[in-house]
Amino acid sequence: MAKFKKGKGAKGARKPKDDRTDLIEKIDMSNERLFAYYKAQNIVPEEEWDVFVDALRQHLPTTFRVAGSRQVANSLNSIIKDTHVPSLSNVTFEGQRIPPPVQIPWYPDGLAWHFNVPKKVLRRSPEFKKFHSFLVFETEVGNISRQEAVSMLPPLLLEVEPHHLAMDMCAAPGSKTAQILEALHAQDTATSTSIPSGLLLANDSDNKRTHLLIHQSARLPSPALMVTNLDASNYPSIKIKTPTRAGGSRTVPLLFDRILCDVPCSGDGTIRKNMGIWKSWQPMDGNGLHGLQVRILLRAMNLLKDNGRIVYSTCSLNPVENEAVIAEALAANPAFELVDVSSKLPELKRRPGLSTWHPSADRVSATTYATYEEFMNSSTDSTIKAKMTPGHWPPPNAESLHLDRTMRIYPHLQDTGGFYVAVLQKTQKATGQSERKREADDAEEEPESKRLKTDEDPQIEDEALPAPMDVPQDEVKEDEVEEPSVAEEVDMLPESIESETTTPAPEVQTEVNPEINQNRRKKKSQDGGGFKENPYTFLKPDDPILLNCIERLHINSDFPSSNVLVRNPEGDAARSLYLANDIVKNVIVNNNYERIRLTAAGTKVFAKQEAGKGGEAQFRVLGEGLPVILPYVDPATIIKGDMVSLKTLVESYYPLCSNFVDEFREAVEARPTGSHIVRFPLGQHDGTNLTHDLMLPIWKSNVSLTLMIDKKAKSALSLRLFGADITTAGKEGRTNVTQKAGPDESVATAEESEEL
Ligand SMILES: C[S@@+](CC[C@H](N)C(=O)[O-])C[C@H]1O[C@@H](n2cnc3c(N)ncnc32)[C@H](O)[C@@H]1O
Repeated sequence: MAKFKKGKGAKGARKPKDDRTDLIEKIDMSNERLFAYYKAQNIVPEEEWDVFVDALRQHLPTTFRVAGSRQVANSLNSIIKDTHVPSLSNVTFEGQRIPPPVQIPWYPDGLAWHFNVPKKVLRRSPEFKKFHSFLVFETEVGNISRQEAVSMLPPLLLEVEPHHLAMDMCAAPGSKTAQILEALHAQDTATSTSIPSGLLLANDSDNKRTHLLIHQSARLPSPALMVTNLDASNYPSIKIKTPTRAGGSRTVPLLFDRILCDVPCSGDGTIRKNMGIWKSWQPMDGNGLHGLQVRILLRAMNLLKDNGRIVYSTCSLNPVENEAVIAEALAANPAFELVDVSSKLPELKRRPGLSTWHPSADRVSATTYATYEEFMNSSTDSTIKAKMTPGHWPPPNAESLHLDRTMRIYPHLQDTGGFYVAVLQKTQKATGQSERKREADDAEEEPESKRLKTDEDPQIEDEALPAPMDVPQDEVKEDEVEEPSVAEEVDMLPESIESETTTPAPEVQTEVNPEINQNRRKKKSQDGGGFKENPYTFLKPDDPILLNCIERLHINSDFPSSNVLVRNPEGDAARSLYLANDIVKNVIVNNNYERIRLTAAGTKVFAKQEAGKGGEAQFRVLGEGLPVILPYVDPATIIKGDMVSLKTLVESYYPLCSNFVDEFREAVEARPTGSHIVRFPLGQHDGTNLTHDLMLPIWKSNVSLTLMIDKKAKSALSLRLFGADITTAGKEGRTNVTQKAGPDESVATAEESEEL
């Protein structure tokens, strides 16, 4: 077995480009079962094999995406292009020229970047150190998303528009959710958030991870976002009310225009980052996940509108988790076809999906089987036999399914991870054909014991004829829409993997197979199905606290006051006020929040602020809520700021009003204590260039002012505007630039866990 060693590598291996040699040297980057399995699948031509394996052994470059609304992203991208890249273009370190970051050629508008710089350079080169601080702070505030390049693909191919009802079935930790949100918010400006008519329902079955998802998506506050915590393969029907022509309303199931199924997978495409996979990989990993992957995709198909689109993706190279899932779902749903996306993202190098593959179910040798029958006749292991289904193999009509329209991304094509994406469209050709009949037909074709679980799922059968929301349809009576019990989280851990948990952990266990590790964690951390979140309650538009916020901030009558909600059953405006759009409100008021395990909805706009001694508590606008309410605020009431005053506000926590330049001081002194908005106009001021107006919330107390954005946002702003972190925390060195971006890295998967 070849071992990777500095200077004398394994066959086909060469010295890694970075300084992770400490880890890389210890890892045996070889796994004969993996090599034999993928050779048998012919995933790359024979002459490319060595280059492919060599790429698997190289450290993955760092990639990131400039996130947020289009205008903000473009202006931050200009800072990278015009300031950082030039300053990083002539860096040499220990006699070697270090290449600057470059734009990923296929990503729209050049908003994604990659660079491959050893950590010691990031730590020690002053130019890269500065760039690194910039990246860390902008990541903290959500302007940059550290994301594997290939993981950026599915949302691009989903083609979400602001009016779409979209669902992200397996969403945590949320890097793709953020991209979908950005697409929903395509009409946002640099200073204000639009309220899209569409919806993003982001779901994950792991409760802990839904909170990570909520944290990530708070970086693009959206009244159109909801988060649920359910098993996607058994997702319940959500009810909404829709108007009738007669002027009344009726209840119909919520169906979607766009659904992302970024399903749990064995994750072998992340082997460049998760090197433990070298040791642990075996074919039953993928075999064990296939059933769940099919059930999630089938559920998505049932929740889709006619002409709607599903993107199915994995970070696995295994056809059993990819083409086999698509083939099985297409066989069950002839209303769907694969979309030819070969002309999309023309600069992306890709390979067509496979039409044939040879599953293996052997943990020791690497035998593969051309057909299910061949496997059943040769295997003597009844446990493994029970786990394999005909659906693991290519169907007889594989060629006619156009599986070549799906895309495989291999690490050696453009120095990325491995990935698989399929785009499916629900065509009109099958509209009117009974889905119930189709399900029955499929069931007849397959042996009883091998039927898909969804065939036995009464809830899905009841929805065999889903009613598209925008097409006139019969009213669905309240009691006709099933109320299943809260979905139990399925135990999708294949037994073969489960049994490994009792064996001693390998040296690099924490990096082994992200999904599988996560499932192991889940077994321990499940909360037994109990749902502990508080419900959302809408305030009456004449709620005195809401009216007070509206009056103090000079919000006009177009503001959707009836869409303001609080998070308690009493409807008590005690702490925070949220804003939801109409469709989110529709879902909340027409569904039992526990049944849909509603974990988050809308975006926080106002929060209670305790006043100083003797003062009365007031509600203030939040930094993240400001862009949402701004379109409704009387512009004449917004205070005009200047860069010298901004610098004062950034430099200290509570600068005295008397410390500000005259014009600004007079403007704030004329205001009552409480929450106010300041506009710093675009243009060149005192050596600082603002490419768009900057709107910030402040709090005025009797003698001082406070900039009401959090510490990290303040540091990021400071770096962006003044080229250094001049905040109190920054000067005291308390905002450590090497800290991790997420709040809870312990639940992060391979795709998201690496530090910048
Ligand atoms: C590949 S990760 C998703 C990554 C995410 N889309 C992103 O880009 O940040 C798969 C997710 O599926 C979740 N998951 C696993 N089984 C699930 C199920 N039955 N229903 C819903 N989510 C599930 C896992 O908790 C995990 O967060």
